[in-house]
Amino acid sequence: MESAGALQRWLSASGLPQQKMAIRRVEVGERGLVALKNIRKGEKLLFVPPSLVISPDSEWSSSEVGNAMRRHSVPDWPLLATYLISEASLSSSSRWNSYIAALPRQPYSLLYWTRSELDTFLVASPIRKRAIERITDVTGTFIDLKERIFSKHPDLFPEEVYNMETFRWSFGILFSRLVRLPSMDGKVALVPWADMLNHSSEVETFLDYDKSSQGIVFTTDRSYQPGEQVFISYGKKSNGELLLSYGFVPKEGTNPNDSVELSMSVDKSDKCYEAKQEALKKYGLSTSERFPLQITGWPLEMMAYAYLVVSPPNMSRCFEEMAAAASNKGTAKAKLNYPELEEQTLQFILDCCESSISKYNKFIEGGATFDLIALSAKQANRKVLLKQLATDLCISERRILYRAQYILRRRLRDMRSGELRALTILNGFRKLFK
Ligand SMILES: C[S@@+](CC[C@H](N)C(=O)[O-])C[C@H]1O[C@@H](n2cnc3c(N)ncnc32)[C@H](O)[C@@H]1O
Repeated sequence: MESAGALQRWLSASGLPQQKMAIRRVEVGERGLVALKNIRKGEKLLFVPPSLVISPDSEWSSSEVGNAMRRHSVPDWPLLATYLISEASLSSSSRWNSYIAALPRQPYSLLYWTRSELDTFLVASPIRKRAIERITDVTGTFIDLKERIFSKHPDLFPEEVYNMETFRWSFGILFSRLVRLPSMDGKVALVPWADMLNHSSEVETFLDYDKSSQGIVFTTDRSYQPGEQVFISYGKKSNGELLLSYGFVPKEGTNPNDSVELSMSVDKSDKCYEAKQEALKKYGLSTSERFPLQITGWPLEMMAYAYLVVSPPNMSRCFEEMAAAASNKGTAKAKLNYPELEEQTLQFILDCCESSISKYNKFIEGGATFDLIALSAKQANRKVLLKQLATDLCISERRILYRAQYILRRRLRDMRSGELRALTILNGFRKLFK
């Protein structure tokens, strides 16, 4: 909070207009922006001038380092990650000193979870795989920069400053604070002050450049009273994606954009494995895919993929259209109708859901124990916090799977009782004719 006060003073002195909000300690998100006055719905707030924004075009305090980076035409994200480290290493000689001093030292995100923590706490969740992919990407990006640029100019990029640890920090900051500005053709930027706003799934407003006031603004979509925390939306993200990039999980049932990925695959022992693989490949898919389930249902693409998985050899003429529909490239979605496969397909999706639910149950109802006695107080606190975050995530993901399970079971029951009725009637006719 102390560094946040210094940030507020520096921003005012550097041209940030007077604000209707101030940085405060808050219940949701630790620090946040709180209304100082009544704020109406539809009001524009912030007006952060472009001179106070960090973007890929920002001037480097060390021009030599900036020139070396420009010569190698580095993409936006690694460029900004290097920029942050370079400016942070210059302390008070950097114009961003007050901003950087107020940034979290360890941004909350899955980038900071060790492989064993991911394996222990997120064993049931598909977000574990996404976190591992992201950590691998960040590590790969650092190694690439090191080989191509840093190692060629050790005087400009000393290893004590530019290393995996500092890159993990700067990427953590980017994942949790970088915004894309739609009115500037999607330009990415760090917007000091605006990045003190926390996320709420109950609002839809987001940061953007406003041509008329020539500043970064957002327009409130609800009113606020003095003392209330003001929120924006970080986008339509699932709880897993929020944990991945921002390190928090919203309260159960409050995120209308929540979803969980369901894995399904073509069985290797399937007589048509090769034909199905070929059809899928043609549309950019593989024999193992993940589809997002929401509390409101599942995508048509998933249904098409499941049809393909259960299809018998005599339906091989339909493999291509199923694969096309599963890839969202199909033109004939409305025709996705295979009554002869319906029951088996729903049963297959139900089996996938139930196998996933049992993994969640195992974790939530017992798994992931750790020996608190063997840990220091700090380590023990960390484990307890991570386990709580993982449990919150798993409960919200399992809730979506439970809903799908309920719908699938009901549909299958109706279908089977319908079939049974039809069979009874048929048997009745048979008896009559006998
Ligand atoms: C853009 S920053 C917002 C300012 C941040 N609270 C701070 O103190 O620097 C994003 C970070 O704020 C926190 N955050 C944002 N929205 C949150 C929420 N709804 N619940 C819990 N934490 C939240 C997370 O730690 C996230 O990584």
